[in-house]
Amino acid sequence: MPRRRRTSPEEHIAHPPASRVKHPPIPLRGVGTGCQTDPVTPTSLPFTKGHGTENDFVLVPDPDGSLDLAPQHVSALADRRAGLGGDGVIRVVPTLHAHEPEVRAQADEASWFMDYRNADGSPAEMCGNGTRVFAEYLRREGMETEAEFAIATRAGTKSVRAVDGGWAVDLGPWRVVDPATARARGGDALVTPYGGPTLPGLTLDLGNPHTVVVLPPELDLADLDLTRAPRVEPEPPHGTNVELVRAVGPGHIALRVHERGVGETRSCGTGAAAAALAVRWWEGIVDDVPGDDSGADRWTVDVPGGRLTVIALPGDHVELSGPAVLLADGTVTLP
Ligand SMILES: N[C@@H](CCC[C@H](N)C(=O)O)C(=O)O
Repeated sequence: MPRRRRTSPEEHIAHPPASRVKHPPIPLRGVGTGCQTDPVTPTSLPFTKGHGTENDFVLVPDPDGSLDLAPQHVSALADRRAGLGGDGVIRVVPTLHAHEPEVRAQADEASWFMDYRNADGSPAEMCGNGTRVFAEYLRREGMETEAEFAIATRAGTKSVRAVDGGWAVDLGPWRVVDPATARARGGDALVTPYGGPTLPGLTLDLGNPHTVVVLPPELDLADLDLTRAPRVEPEPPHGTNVELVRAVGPGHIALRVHERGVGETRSCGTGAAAAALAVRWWEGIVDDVPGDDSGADRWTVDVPGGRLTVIALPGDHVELSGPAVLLADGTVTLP
């Protein structure tokens, strides 16, 4: 089959594919830094709703970087009663039109920036499930035509590739934030789920922050109350996502997650990777064994919304794979 050429963001704006022209154009105005126009907030927005293992998102195209999505607009879109509903909102914008210079610097590698915001309006560096849904959207819209390409994020450029049943994303380098303390004390934080016991936690940086806790045998995932954020001490400076993990078998875990800026969600991709890496670290597997397929470096992670696969790659990279679903397209009127 002949390979389709990737359309550049500029071409895409000039010649949008058929599935995009149904949406009314976003109003344009003026010239601003990092975007072709001064940011404006239109009242009527085209959107696509999608999810990855039931971590759900509202995607909003912004082909010329003119869209000003204030926190209150994000939380209005994400509202599950008065809005479309979602754990996050993703602005789909050409990397060249990103506001942040460190994102614009990724433009040579990645044409499109995943501008991710949590449901409360706060920006996040990364979203693992979001990258797969973003990739699926770019492919469907003809904005990327190859089976493998790169996406710009606040946590650097991530490469994605189409796989059976979804997408795999190289989440890039990860690290245990304070290995010395964690090694000495069995963890670097104390985590107390609401109404539950205090347990040792391990803080990892996957581009965004995570604190992972493994439940003792007497506690089930279903016993936890995640209607409030677990208390984490010391509290990380920019907050954290908390993963509560249950061992299922070798290379197999299950988790529930309380996300920063959202609350409990049905899945978290970077959280699944953090959880697998934390368990692996606690098990003493710190070195990668290239070519080793014994199972130690491949993890099945069950989340309330489905199943994800995490593979610890050589060079402290980690790959996440799982499904990506685009559910609905439409136009929404912002209050
Ligand atoms: N659900 C996402 C993570 C979204 C961002 C997170 N809430 C944060 O603030 O860091 C994922 O799939 O990784």
